[in-house]
Amino acid sequence: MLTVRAPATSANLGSGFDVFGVALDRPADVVTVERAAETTIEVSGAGAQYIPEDPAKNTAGVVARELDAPAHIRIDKGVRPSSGLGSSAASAAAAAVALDALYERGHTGEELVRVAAEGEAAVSGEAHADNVAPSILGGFTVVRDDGVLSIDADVPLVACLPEIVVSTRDARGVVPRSAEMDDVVHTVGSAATLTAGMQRDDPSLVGRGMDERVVTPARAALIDGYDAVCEAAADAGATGVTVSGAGPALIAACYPARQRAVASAMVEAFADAGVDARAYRSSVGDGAEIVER
Ligand SMILES: Nc1ncnc2c1ncn2[C@@H]1O[C@H](COP(=O)(O)OP(=O)(O)OP(=O)(O)O)[C@@H](O)[C@H]1O
Ligand SMILES: N[C@@H](CCO)C(=O)O
Repeated sequence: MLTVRAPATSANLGSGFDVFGVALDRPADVVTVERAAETTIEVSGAGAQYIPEDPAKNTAGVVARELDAPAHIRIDKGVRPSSGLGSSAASAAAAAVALDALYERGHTGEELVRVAAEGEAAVSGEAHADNVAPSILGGFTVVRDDGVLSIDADVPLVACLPEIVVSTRDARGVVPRSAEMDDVVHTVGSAATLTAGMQRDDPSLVGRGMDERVVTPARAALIDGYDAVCEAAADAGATGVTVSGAGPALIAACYPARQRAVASAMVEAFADAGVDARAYRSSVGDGAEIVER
């Protein structure tokens, strides 16, 4: 028997749609695996009632199939589904790391990212790896078709999760199919700025690099209170705010001394818009780890 904790993640960070991701300190999924003749799944914790226990429909079950590593899998959800905080990815990441260790397969982290991305494909229709990469490798990650890059970074973040549900499938449906060249140039500038900010542990550059004009506005329209929450966060000292993953969570960057104020301002602004929310104060965190053997 073996237990792995895999963290929530924030993908895109505005300018890095389907490319950037970052591991958060918390929340996290905790997955326990035991060898078995065939895979079975039990789910408890946040939003468990919305998560299928059929292995073919659960990201962790798909990972077990991909690794040919049948197991009884217990998932304790810390990351609520359809959150924008990589809920389905956290289970896939934890299962990939746990089953690899349980069956002593010795895959590299990058290989496990590809396996876990197949779990994501089962629920969202596409094998995007921008959540599973940071959940497995930790840090700030850049995912391309030809590989994954992970950078250790130390930048304070606030993830604010409202009590709204937005499925990744729906949020991908509103992404424009094309973009103006001006907007593409702006996005490249922001992405480069954000990457430099992560490399230099510079919250100001990271925040400025979150600015993006194509995907973010389309998705912001699905989140009640979005503009007011961004404004409140900025007034409280956030250097940048954007949609986390496919939403509805928002992610903000800030200097350490402003983190508490930014978190409170975001929760209060959501409350003013009639939406309950909770904020997670985080840094750029570590990837999945074995917590018990
Ligand atoms: N182990 C799992 N954990 C969470 N959701 C799962 C799992 N397996 C399957 N699902 C399904 O995946 C969907 C949630 O995934 P979705 O990608 O919409 O949310 P998310 O992972 O929180 O968001 P994002 O990818 O934007 O950060 C739900 O339909 C849920 O039932
Ligand atoms: N890059 C993905 C992350 C959500 O899983 C998206 O924004 O749709």
